Amino acid sequence: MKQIIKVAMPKGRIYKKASALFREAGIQIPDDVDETRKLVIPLPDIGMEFILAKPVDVPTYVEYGVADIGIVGKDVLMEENRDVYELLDLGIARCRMSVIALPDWKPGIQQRVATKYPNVASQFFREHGQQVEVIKLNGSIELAPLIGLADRIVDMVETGQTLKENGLVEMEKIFDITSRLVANRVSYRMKNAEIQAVCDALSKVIRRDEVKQA
Ligand SMILES: Nc1ncnc2c1ncn2[C@@H]1O[C@H](COP(=O)(O)OP(=O)(O)OP(=O)(O)O)[C@@H](O)[C@H]1O
Ligand SMILES: O=P(O)(O)OC[C@H]1O[C@H](OP(=O)(O)OP(=O)(O)O)[C@H](O)[C@@H]1O
Repeated sequence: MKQIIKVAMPKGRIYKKASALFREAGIQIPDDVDETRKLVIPLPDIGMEFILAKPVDVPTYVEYGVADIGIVGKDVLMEENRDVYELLDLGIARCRMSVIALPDWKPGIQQRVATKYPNVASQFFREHGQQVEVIKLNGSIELAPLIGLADRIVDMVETGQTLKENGLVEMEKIFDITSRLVANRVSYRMKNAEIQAVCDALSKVIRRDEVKQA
């Protein structure tokens, strides 16, 4: 008998792109799921149950096995470092993680870096032999250098519009980001046929050119 797959779906930006990809792959998510405020959504017709999660929490649900699979940005995977299987690069929600500063930034004795990604930032500066104090913020990271909280920031860049409007410059790219399909290690064995079928369907509609640039 086919088993139901529990899918941790991130709300927000990624949901729109991921749901479009699922539909393109023939996984018919009903339209009303896009608007619902419900958090657990049984979808027996497509053999799934959606868990609508905060993006940063997706790897946690998958590691603990309360979701069998999930969709999550590479940025979150790098930051959270959870024990999950990365099955597929979906090539969606493309952006990059970069070091950003004011145009006149120069290395000083006291260096402070603000970011939503303290683990990624600490590792990057450690590997580059730079001693910095990392300050965790939860959003509007570009504010930090503008009002003197930090000298630099580590944040996401997509179109570059936010940097432009705030007079900031991208100094160095740390890594490219796309969303990934991840699985719980036990679920991947116990529900292998079902998970593999989702993987195969999605693989067929992933834009390979987009994945290659990552
Ligand atoms: N321009 C962008 N800025 C931030 N994240 C982006 C961008 N483009 C794609 N992404 C991807 O989308 C994910 C963030 O999605 P979203 O903005 O919905 O979540 P969030 O910032 O965690 O949510 P919230 O604003 O509720 O805290 C990132 O983890 C990243 O992989
Ligand atoms: O290069 P761009 O296309 O301008 O996109 C990048 C911006 O988008 C994200 O912010 P978000 O909208 O998620 O708001 P937040 O700062 O509150 O997290 C990110 O943190 C950048 O600020």
